[in-house]
Amino acid sequence: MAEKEERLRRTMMFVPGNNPAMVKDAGIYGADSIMFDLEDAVSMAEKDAARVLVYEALKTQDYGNAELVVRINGLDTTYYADDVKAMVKAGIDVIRLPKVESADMIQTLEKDVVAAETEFGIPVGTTHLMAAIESAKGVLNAPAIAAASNRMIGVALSAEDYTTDMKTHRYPDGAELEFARNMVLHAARAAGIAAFDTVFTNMADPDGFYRETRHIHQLGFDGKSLVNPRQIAMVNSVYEPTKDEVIKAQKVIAAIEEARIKGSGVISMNGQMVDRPVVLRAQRVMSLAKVSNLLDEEGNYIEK
Ligand SMILES: CC(C)(COP(=O)(O)OP(=O)(O)OC[C@H]1O[C@@H](n2cnc3c(N)ncnc32)[C@H](O)[C@@H]1OP(=O)(O)O)[C@@H](O)C(=O)NCCC(=O)NCCSC(=O)C[C@@](O)(CC(=O)O)C(=O)O
Ligand SMILES: [Mg+2]
Repeated sequence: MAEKEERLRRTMMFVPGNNPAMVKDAGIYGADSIMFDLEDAVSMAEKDAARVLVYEALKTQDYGNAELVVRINGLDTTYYADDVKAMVKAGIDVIRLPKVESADMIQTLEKDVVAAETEFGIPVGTTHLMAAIESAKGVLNAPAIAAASNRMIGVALSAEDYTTDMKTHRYPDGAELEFARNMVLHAARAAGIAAFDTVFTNMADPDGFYRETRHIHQLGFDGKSLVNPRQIAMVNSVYEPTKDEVIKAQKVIAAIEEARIKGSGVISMNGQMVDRPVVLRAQRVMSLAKVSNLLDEEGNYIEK
């Protein structure tokens, strides 16, 4: 049986919720996920106005196929309850809770989301959740957080707050993030959800951004949180499969199908064993190739 095609989440772009022009145009850049921010990009004085602006945009703007996410204010703030209600009522796809340190925090959010879905006549279970992990405590509890609810679609590392909590700051080689990256990634994989790497905030250092993106791609992250539309193309280029990878993936899928018809789940292809994990990797390559517009209608690689 064919595996269910996974949703690609290479790029999750923060859009300050208090900026009408950015909120309105957020859909034109091609981010896989658009994340409206009601938290740290928005000053206290603008919290209510930002919530109204994002609510209206969700009701009236067409953001195409992008997944729509909102980063609400934290559980310990006076804005949290209004944020949850307004975003659920607007029909947001995913609520991202910042500064998550325990599974209890996700369970509290889930309870409040259920109440809002019920109040606004939205089918219970519609609104998905994700957690931003921004502290040592959050990193150590990442496995429980990732598994806290079956509404969870992902966990994200938030390195700006995390490095502050760790009494360090961000360095070009990223050594200060390796433990947290591996914890968040393993927590996500163990729970069967997506893992998002952190934002890279130095717009003047595209080489550093490229190096970091290659590194987190190698580790296995699904993608990154972004702060600027110029970062989208670079992430996509790192995640785009090469021609050789696409052709090999096609051969693997064809070969395993042939083996399946003959009643076998494992075959040898050019001396290399091909079994289920190899096939799953090949299917992921093909998903990425499709979304990267590398395939024609027959599914063949398009020469550039
Ligand atoms: C960085 C910069 C100021 C650069 O400005 P610049 O002016 O140089 O940008 P340009 O490239 O010149 O813009 C060209 C065109 O794109 C438009 N445009 C730009 N950015 C856009 C965008 N984001 N969305 C839609 N549109 C956009 C712009 O309007 C213009 O449109 P137009 O005039 O029509 O040509 C700007 O990007 C920006 O404000 N970014 C968002 C910052 C933000 O949200 N921070 C909070 C989240 S992090 C955090 O909180 C830490 C964290 O919590 C994270 C975690 O948890 O993961 C942790 O702890 O780590
Ligand atoms: Mg933060």
